[in-house]
Amino acid sequence: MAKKGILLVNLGTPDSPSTADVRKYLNEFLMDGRVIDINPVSRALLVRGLIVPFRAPKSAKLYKEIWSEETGSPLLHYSILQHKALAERLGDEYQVELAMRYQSPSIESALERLKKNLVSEIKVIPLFPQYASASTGSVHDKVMKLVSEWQTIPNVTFINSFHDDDLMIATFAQNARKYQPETYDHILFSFHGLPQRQIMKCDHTHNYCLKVDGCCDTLNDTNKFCYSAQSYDTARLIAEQLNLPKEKYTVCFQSRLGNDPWVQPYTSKVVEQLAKEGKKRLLVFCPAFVADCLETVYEVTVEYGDEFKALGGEHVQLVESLNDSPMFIDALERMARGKFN
Ligand SMILES: C=CC1=C(C)c2cc3[nH]c(cc4nc(cc5[nH]c(cc1n2)c(C)c5CCC(=O)O)C(CCC(=O)O)=C4C)c(C)c3C=C
Ligand SMILES: [Fe+2]
Ligand SMILES: [Fe+2]
Repeated sequence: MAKKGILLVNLGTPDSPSTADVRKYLNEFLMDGRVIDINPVSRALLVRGLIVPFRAPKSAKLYKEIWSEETGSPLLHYSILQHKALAERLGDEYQVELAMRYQSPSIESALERLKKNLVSEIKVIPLFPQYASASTGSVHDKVMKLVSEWQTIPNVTFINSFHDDDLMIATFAQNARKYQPETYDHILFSFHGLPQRQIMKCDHTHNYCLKVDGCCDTLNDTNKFCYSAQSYDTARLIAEQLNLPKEKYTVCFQSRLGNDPWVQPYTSKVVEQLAKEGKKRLLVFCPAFVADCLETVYEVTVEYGDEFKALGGEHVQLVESLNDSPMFIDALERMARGKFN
């Protein structure tokens, strides 16, 4: 009998931490019109002429800090473990493939393997809990473009987001318990940032997101696809599991690129403010990432850690990501089998 195809897709990482490979990765990533969402000519001038030439050597240095001799990039390493664990769980009825939106393994090659085996259907699971056009949307876009060229198109379905998946939430809560969150002065939920422009573009009423006070406080029909509102929802659900009172935690956004306003508050500003208030120990969740990567291992632990200590703080503790935790594999298995919420 034909197998069912599952395609796991994460963002992607350079093939090596060399400046040349980081340049190649950044060029592919930032030339995506869903990531730098400006007209193509300005995007090419900005990305190829300004951002990449300056950023590639700097980012390469950071990638060298997190690169393991044995396992390479943490993002790819954990993605491979997730892929292997899910394939074992699902057994022979399924063909599970792993791809990266940028660089390797490519979505093209993963889809070709599914096509060659004549799978009866394909379920695409972008590994981003909260929906953003720049991440999930871009994966959907790429898969649809490629599959649309096939002579025979099987049933293709997409997971749009899993920001409130109870098993995903429980995994983050479980990972945090060993640090005894109640012993920390403050907790941060630091999500990957997005330009404010992209947050507003997902609001089809043009009147709500970032226009109404408290627009992200609850999820409703207008903001249900809003990355920021979904991020607040994820944070609230993890906080509930850990009985964290509202005043004990802050939702914030990291990894800003360029000079346009991004969704706020920025993590670095929050870290600065907390140090000024005399807080000494911070526990930081990064629930936009299903796997530890440059943005968690380096940006949070090293960059925000150093910033906090320079201002009088003592310790920044990262809660590790979902990685190959068996409970997160339970969540992926449930999505793959179609019993999702
Ligand atoms: C969680 C989902 C992600 C969204 C949404 C996202 C948007 C986004 N990112 C950039 C720019 C960069 N991001 C970089 C690294 C990076 N981003 C994500 C995830 C999301 N990005 C991950 C998982 C990673 C880590 C990859 C790894 O190899 O470990 C980088 C590269 C690193 C660096 O130079 O800082 C850039 C650049 C933009 C502009 C954007 C939305 C507009
Ligand atoms: Fe990013
Ligand atoms: Fe919003």
